[in-house]
Amino acid sequence: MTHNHDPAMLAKAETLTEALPYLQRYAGKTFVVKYGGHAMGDPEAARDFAEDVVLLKAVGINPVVVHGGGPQIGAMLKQLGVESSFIDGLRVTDKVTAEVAEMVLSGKINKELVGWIAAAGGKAIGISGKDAGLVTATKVERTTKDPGSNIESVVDLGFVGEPSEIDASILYTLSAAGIIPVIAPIGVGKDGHTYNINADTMAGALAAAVGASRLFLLTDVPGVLDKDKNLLTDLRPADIKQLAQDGTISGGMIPKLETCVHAVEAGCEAAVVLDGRVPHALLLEIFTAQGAGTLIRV
Ligand SMILES: Nc1ncnc2c1ncn2[C@@H]1O[C@H](COP(=O)(O)OP(=O)(O)O)[C@@H](O)[C@H]1O
Ligand SMILES: CC(=O)N[C@@H](CCC(=O)OP(=O)(O)O)C(=O)O
Repeated sequence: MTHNHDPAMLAKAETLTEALPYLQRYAGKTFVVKYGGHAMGDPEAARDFAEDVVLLKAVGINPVVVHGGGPQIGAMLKQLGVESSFIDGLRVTDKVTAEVAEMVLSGKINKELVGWIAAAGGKAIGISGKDAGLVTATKVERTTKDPGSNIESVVDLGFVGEPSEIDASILYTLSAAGIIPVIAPIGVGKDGHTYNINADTMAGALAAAVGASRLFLLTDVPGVLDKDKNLLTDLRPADIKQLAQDGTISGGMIPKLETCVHAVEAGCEAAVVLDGRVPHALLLEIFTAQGAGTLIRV
């Protein structure tokens, strides 16, 4: 009998044994994974992402996928000649913009992701917050103060919503049936209107509602960077407050980290901001010792 001491083969076996403690620790847990519109740029990345999600399900983890699509909504609005603007990272959403956002998110991106998961050998069902009463949205209220004055004025963002009630039963039903839920960040109000919800906010609210042990936010940067562009690997809520105050974080990173803080304060063990453009970033983060990206915990 011959023994195989081929170093390449041994390295493969080591990768698998390195994953063993994580496989044991995470079996049966729920992970909410948010796939940002910037991260899903190329089809190769989407294919890798879908494979990772299917692998999680295959090893007994319950992934719940929430996707974004900001750049894709922007491109469609441009094609249609509709102007778009953002306030505090949120898209001002009139009636036409809400219709386009729902078409792109629920119609295009959601089904594309479901298709990639099917191609990777998994079963997914694509829904939005509207389905089975998953997310009831209420209108986001924002106020601003004019520079140099203390007078607050109301900013009308239109049909921008935030989740106010969540009935997660459909997610448990799907997960228990071996199906991966893929969720578009759209909700319906008690008024019957369609609301456009920031995808990070949606993912954080769902992570809290299902008692997820991990929230992963896949974006287009290696994680949270300091002023010298070095990766910050570990952050606590107090550090994030400081980074926001001293201007280290700005733009879309502010709502993203607010979401992480809410999720960990609601009982999620950890939230991770990581680079969705890196092939198999999710697997490397979950199943290897070095991890990737920025880990946020209380
Ligand atoms: N300190 C920081 N570290 C990393 N990214 C930052 C930081 N401050 C601001 N950003 C910005 O946040 C962006 C990620 O947020 P966003 O554009 O909303 O991503 P997504 O579409 O994936 O949700 C990055 O592309 C970067 O431009
Ligand atoms: C209210 C609001 O801003 N909604 C977002 C929803 C999509 C999203 O959040 O996508 P990303 O994660 O790719 O940025 C929008 O219209 O762009």
